[in-house]
Amino acid sequence: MDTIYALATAQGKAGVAVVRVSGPDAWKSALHLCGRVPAPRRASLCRLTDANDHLIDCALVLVFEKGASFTGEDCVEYHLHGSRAIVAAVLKALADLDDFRLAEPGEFTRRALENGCMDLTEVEGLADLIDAETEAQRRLAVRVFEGALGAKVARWREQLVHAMALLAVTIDFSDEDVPDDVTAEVATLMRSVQEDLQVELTGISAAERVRDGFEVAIIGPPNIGKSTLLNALAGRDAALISDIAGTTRDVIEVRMDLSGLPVTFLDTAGLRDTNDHVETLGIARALKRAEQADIRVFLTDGRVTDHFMPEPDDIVLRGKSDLTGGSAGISGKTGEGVSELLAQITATLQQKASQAGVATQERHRIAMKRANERLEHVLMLVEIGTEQTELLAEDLRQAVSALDALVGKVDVEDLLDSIFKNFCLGK
Ligand SMILES: Nc1nc2c(ncn2[C@@H]2O[C@H](COP(=O)(O)OP(=O)(O)OP(=O)(O)O)[C@@H](O)[C@H]2O)c(=O)[nH]1
Repeated sequence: MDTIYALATAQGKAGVAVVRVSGPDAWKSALHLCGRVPAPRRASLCRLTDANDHLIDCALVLVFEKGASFTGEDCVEYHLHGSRAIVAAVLKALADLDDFRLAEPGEFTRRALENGCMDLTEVEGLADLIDAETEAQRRLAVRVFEGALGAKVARWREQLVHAMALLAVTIDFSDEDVPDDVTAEVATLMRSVQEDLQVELTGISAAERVRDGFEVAIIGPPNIGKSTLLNALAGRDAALISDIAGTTRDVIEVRMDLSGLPVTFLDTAGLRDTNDHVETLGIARALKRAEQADIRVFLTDGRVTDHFMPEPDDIVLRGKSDLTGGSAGISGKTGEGVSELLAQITATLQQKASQAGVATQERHRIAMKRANERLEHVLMLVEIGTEQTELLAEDLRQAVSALDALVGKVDVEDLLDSIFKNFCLGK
């Protein structure tokens, strides 16, 4: 097994740069660079020297023992002064050691997974945590990272295994005095797991939105002030404004952080019937994106339109309220109604985000659905009063294997490459 190393902090000049080393010979690197292996788990100030005994840097060195480190292997962290030259010199010194090589992206975490220090959901949580840009994303990711989904899966799995044990007794003793009929108890266990699974399954869409961002589409007839409103929301000139109807033809996106929620506002082509081919394409695209958005803000001039039917969370406002007056209006030009609109959107999205559980990915959805289907099948068999307990046991085995795949115990080899390729170097 190679010993791997990499810069764990971002490239470039900084106050501190951390180089991480993990693997069987990790401590040997300390011997070469510091002339000694400092006591584990203690921050030690060391003089780092190269092969010719020239001073590279004075650094804080942290040594971790196998079994008590992030990767599960012997590890050393060098907290260097963050200059490019120091980092380059330390990496070179490490490269010169036998059986040392630069880590692949995500390789430290991969070793942590392989050594059982993390399960697959925690790995995904860690990736999301590092990617988190807003407070809501951080909160969601940190829960997954600390093992909240893994813990839930362990509870479900325990109940399924208990049900399997009950059935096993029935099967093993089928020729003898069978204990009481266990199917009722099995069904109760199944229902309880199923209820939990349903809650998590429902929450995945919300969790995905928190991860990937919500979308709010601004729609309405041409020239009503959509682009002006987008610019007012963004606080900059993101969209082109003119008094020529049909100015916006493609969807313009502005990403914002609304009280910790990642939100993309979409400015869309004005909705009208037109003979202009390009504008018609723009309108079709506008309608499609608006349909997929979480909220549509419809600016109206008071006329009824057959282009749009509001849904419960949608917001309908009269545009250019400074000219038209009256209530339920907004003006991107004067700013009237803009903060109220933002408050309403934030409240609606916060409500949606609150439905997020700890399952956050399409992969989780697929595994949980598979488990759920097997449980439904068990309940169906129990309902019709089957005496073939082997069938029930087989369903349960498959449900357990779906849950095992969820936390990465089985069937994951091909998955790992795709998960780890998104990691940064040094993680
Ligand atoms: N008085 C007033 N004028 C506005 C307001 N909002 C926009 N305008 C003006 O109305 C014209 C059209 O504004 P846009 O923001 O480009 O309208 P739009 O709905 O994006 O137009 P399309 O791209 O054609 O769909 C411009 O001349 C703006 O300056 C407003 O709130 N009050």
